[in-house]
Amino acid sequence: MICLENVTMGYGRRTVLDRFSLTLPETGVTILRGPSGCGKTTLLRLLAGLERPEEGSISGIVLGETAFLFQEDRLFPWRTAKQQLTDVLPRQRRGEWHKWLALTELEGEGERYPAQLSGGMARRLALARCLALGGRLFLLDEPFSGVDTDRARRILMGIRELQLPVILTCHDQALLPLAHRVVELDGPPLKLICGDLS
Ligand SMILES: Nc1ncnc2c1ncn2[C@@H]1O[C@H](COP(=O)(O)OP(=O)(O)OP(=O)(O)O)[C@@H](O)[C@H]1O
Repeated sequence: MICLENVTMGYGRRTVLDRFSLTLPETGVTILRGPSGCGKTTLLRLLAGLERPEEGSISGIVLGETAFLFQEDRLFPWRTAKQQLTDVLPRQRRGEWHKWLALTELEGEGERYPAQLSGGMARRLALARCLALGGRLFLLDEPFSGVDTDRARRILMGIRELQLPVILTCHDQALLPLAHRVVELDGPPLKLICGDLS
């Protein structure tokens, strides 16, 4: 189980988490949901070890085995779609690049550079690269921004079928039925409306 206990954290004088607690299984698809600015990204960053709690503790996460998808794509402009994937795949799994492009419905786009992709296509490529990295847990910040709902649903179904453990933020209600659990949040400071699994 992933466990946050009484975590307090903020930026300067702004407190985003104030003795916040949450328990989640590390398996399946978890969607974090809540209004813009409530603290979802901050929560993901804490889980990824990109931020440290000022107080409280986080347990149940192996930091070296966690992959993080930032809200920005962070693609390399000088690498093709295929190269973005082969760059992160270990040698023995390098042939998998096609699998990740197929999952994100980018088959046939392997030779394109990021500037030749639409915003939603670039987002899907960033997601493909994050998943290709591998790991015990994938923390995905808005993986489907700019992606149409039908396509996002198919991709999320694919992630489920591969049994990848993901915690993602999203604003698209149509994706909620595909999650194993939905954590409803409000804030700041971050408040749990429902979804604690402790
Ligand atoms: N680097 C930062 N410096 C100062 N304040 C920040 C910083 N990052 C976030 N905040 C503030 O922390 C609060 C939570 O931000 P966060 O990005 O976690 O929200 P969010 O729920 O992910 O929002 P969105 O759905 O819009 O991405 C907001 O009030 C925001 O202004």
